[in-house]
This record gives sequence, structure tokens and C-alpha cells, in this order.
Amino acid sequence: MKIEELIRSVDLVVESASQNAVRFIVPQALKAGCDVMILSVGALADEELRETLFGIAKENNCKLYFPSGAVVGIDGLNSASAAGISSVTLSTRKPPSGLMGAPYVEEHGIELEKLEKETVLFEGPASEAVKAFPANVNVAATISLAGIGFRRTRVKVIADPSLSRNVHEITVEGEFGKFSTRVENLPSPENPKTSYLAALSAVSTLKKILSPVQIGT
Ligand SMILES: NC(=O)C1=CN([C@@H]2O[C@H](COP(=O)(O)OP(=O)(O)OC[C@H]3O[C@@H](n4cnc5c(N)ncnc54)[C@H](OP(=O)(O)O)[C@@H]3O)[C@@H](O)[C@H]2O)C=CC1
Ligand SMILES: O=C([O-])CC(=O)C(=O)O
Repeated sequence: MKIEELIRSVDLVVESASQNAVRFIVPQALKAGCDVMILSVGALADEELRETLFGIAKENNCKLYFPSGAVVGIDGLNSASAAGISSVTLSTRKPPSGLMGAPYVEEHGIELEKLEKETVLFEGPASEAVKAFPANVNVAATISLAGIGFRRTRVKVIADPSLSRNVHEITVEGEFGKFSTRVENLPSPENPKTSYLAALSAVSTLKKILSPVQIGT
């Protein structure tokens, strides 16, 4: 069955494919009246696409869901953003093999397999991080959407050969005070590229959509 036919017969589309899939499928799905859950959140760093999607969702009275993905702390960030937030930082540490193929790594000729100790590969705003590492720091996009946007959210990407887990640390400061979170993610049993928690967050978001009881922000 073609995508165009499929979206006419469903209530909710779950995108878990790629940033290109977000560009291609999500506008069509929203126009067809579907709610949409997006995992390739990095696509939303493109301001034009972001405003288009938010606009179509509003016009068609559809919901766009962005699960917490591979990070913890989006609940606190959501609460904190009801008042002023002064800074949000994300530090992502991955085994070098988890960063292979990233455009930033290719463009800079970084020889990941030769790294012997932890190495900071990138430091900059989330707007650049998600383009440099589209399959690795979608979490930076989710944090940007929940908090202070893609330009003000600061991201560090570190390759660490001593790691077997994907480690994401978030620090947020604002009128509420300050919090820090750290998660050490095991890979998904069926897909070593992606943290298991990201898949679980999609399952949890589905349950939240269907449940009459909502817990947490
Ligand atoms: N929000 C978060 O915290 C996280 C988000 N992600 C993101 O979620 C997405 C899925 O992750 P993951 O499962 O690890 O990715 P994979 O690359 O392992 O799998 C993606 C699958 O989607 C297919 N696909 C990609 N683009 C299209 C398209 N345009 N139309 C149809 N099928 C398509 C691919 O097919 P083929 O191989 O044939 O191209 C592949 O089977 C990725 O964008 C990833 O970056 C991942 C982890 C955490
Ligand atoms: O799975 C992870 O740890 C995070 C990830 O790839 C992403 O955010 O794109």
C-alpha cells in the first residue's frame, strides 16, 4: 500500500525513520488529519519546516507528539519553561562506533577508530549539532523545542572509546533553580545504533495518548 493511501486509513502516524521522512511524510499525514509522533526530531531545526508543520497541525486540529527519546529531564524542562530559563546544555558521550557516518565526522576526516581516549568532537548550538550529527543528537532538538530554542541550547558531542553506553547529561538553569540529569543508555536489543530508552519513550507516549490519566508534565 502506498503512503498516500495508508495515511487515509490511520489516526496516528509514528515517524521513526529519518529527517527526510519527516519532510516527506509528516506534512501529508497532518493534511490528511492524522496526529503524528516524530522521533527524527532533528528535522525540526529547520525553521521553515518547523513553522510549516506547526501551522498545518493547527489548521487541521492535529497533534504533534515529540517523545522524550533517549534523554531524561524533559518533564523538568517543560515545568521550568513556564518561567524564565537562562541556560540549557546537553553533553552527549557515545562510543566512537556510534558516531560513524555522521556528516561532521566525514567532513572533518575524523578517524574515530583511532581514538584512544575521550575526545570532544563538537561544541556549539543545537541548531548546528543536529545538522552535524543528524542520527545522534535528535535529543538536542527535543530539548530545544521544550526549552529555549535551537540557537540558545548548547551541545557538546564526545567520542569515548571506553564507553559501551550512550550517555546524555542535561543541565538547566532558570528562575526555578537548577537541575542536572544523566542517563546511561543501553542500545536497543534489535538496533544497536539507537538507545533502548528512545524506543521505550515512544511506547510510553502512545500509552499516554490513550490513557485518561496523565502523570508528569
Ligand atoms: N528522539 C530520539 O531520542 C531518537 C531519535 N532517533 C531517530 O529516530 C529515527 C529512527 O532511528 P533508528 O531506528 O535507529 O534508525 P535506522 O536508521 O536504524 O532505521 C531507520 C529505518 O527507516 C527507514 N527509512 C528511512 N527514511 C525513510 C523514508 N524516507 N521512507 C521510508 N523509510 C525510511 C530506513 O530504511 P533504509 O534502511 O532502507 O533506508 C530504516 O529501515 C532516526 O532518524 C534516528 O536518528 C534515534 C534515537 C533516539
Ligand atoms: O539513541 C540515543 O542515545 C540518542 C540518539 O541517537 C539521538 O538522539 O539521535
